[in-house]
Amino acid sequence: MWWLKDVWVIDPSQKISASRDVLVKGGQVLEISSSLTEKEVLEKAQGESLETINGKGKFLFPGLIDVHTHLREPGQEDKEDILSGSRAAVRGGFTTIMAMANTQPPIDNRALIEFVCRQGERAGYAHVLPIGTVTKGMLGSELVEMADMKEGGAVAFSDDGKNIQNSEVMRLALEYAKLTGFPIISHCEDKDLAGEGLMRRGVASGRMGLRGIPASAESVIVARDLILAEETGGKLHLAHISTTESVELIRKAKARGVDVTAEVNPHHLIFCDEEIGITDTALKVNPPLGSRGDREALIEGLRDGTIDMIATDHAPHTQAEKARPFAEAPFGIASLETALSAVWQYLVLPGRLSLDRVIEAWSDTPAQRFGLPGGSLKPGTLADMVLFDPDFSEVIESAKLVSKARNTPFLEKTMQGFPVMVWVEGRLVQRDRTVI
Ligand SMILES: NC(=O)N[C@@H](CC(=O)O)C(=O)O
Ligand SMILES: [Zn+2]
Ligand SMILES: [Zn+2]
Repeated sequence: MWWLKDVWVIDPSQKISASRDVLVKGGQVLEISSSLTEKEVLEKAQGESLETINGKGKFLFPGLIDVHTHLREPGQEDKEDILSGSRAAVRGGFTTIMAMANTQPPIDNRALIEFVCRQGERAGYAHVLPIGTVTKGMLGSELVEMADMKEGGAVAFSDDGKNIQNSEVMRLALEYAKLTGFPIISHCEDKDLAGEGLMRRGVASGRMGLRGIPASAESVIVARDLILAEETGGKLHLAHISTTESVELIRKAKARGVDVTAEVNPHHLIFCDEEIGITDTALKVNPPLGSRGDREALIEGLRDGTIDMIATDHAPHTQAEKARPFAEAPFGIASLETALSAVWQYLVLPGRLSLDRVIEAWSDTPAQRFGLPGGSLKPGTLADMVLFDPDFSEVIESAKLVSKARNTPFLEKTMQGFPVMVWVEGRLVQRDRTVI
């Protein structure tokens, strides 16, 4: 049994943000009280061994749920695999991750869905929940067997990495999504508008002489998908929103009652295109980093609920790939191990976002939207939880990262605010930054 004393509990699912004592027994949250005496706790332990943690100055919240993680297995295990990715997840404070389907081969049938589930269970760290592709082979034309894949354990469908260019295919996918009850996760990027662009089109891309991707490449597809979701009544989730226009379109669609949710990635809330240097391939990401104005619009959107969730879009790549010239390096940032700390340091500490809002957007809301367990510390629920120390600082060193990837803009930087204990179903899986 665990007794977390005098810890600041943030649990948006129960509207708790207060100093509390928390008891965990048999893998479950037993009780959250204003304070407990040793006698009371020992009685409740009924002879079970007890570990007491002084939580003063620390936060306890539900294990974070990341709805957008690339784990690269099967097929590209040199970048990441399900074991290394799920270890990176718990090191970063995530107890549930939704695995994207753009593996090799893509997760487009029930057998592959079951494979990802099995590998996740075998790894035994974060819960790994597979996303299936929308179209067979991610080729954008023929829909997968969604109902069958749902039976196998799929929790959502997405061709992420690629846009579904054919609007009729997208419309049909949303129509079918109504039957499964699961959202279609859309990677909004008009292929022709994006062209061979490398970063956001604007003053910065002009100065660097790099081919730009216009903001409209994202926003026109956001507009299309919102119209199709409204027409079909299907559930839509928009991945990695990065432009001011997209935020505005979502705000208006929500006001009309469209069944849409949206996510934003930490890097789009923290960085902007002006910060990219020609050798900074770690900041080469899709969608590309936007302008300062976009960054402000995204923060405002997350604050007012237009954007519902934060998600990492953890996109691991090898060092050799990212060592290529900017034009040839792959898009993506590996972020499971640094995302929470980055949000704490760059957004919560300066007062741009409250920690309560961050936790809601990264636990309760994803659980609700995708119908997942977790995201709550209600008594009786499995104890997936994070103890966060706002004062713990650490240099992001290659040797300490448990992900196979090193493509993070925070490498060699000192960061502050980290999860120092993480439990999955009441089992301690990370302590003092070391995965157990
Ligand atoms: N975000 C990225 O830059 N890359 C992702 C694909 C994606 O999320 O669209 C990847 O799979 O590497
Ligand atoms: Zn994407
Ligand atoms: Zn992605």
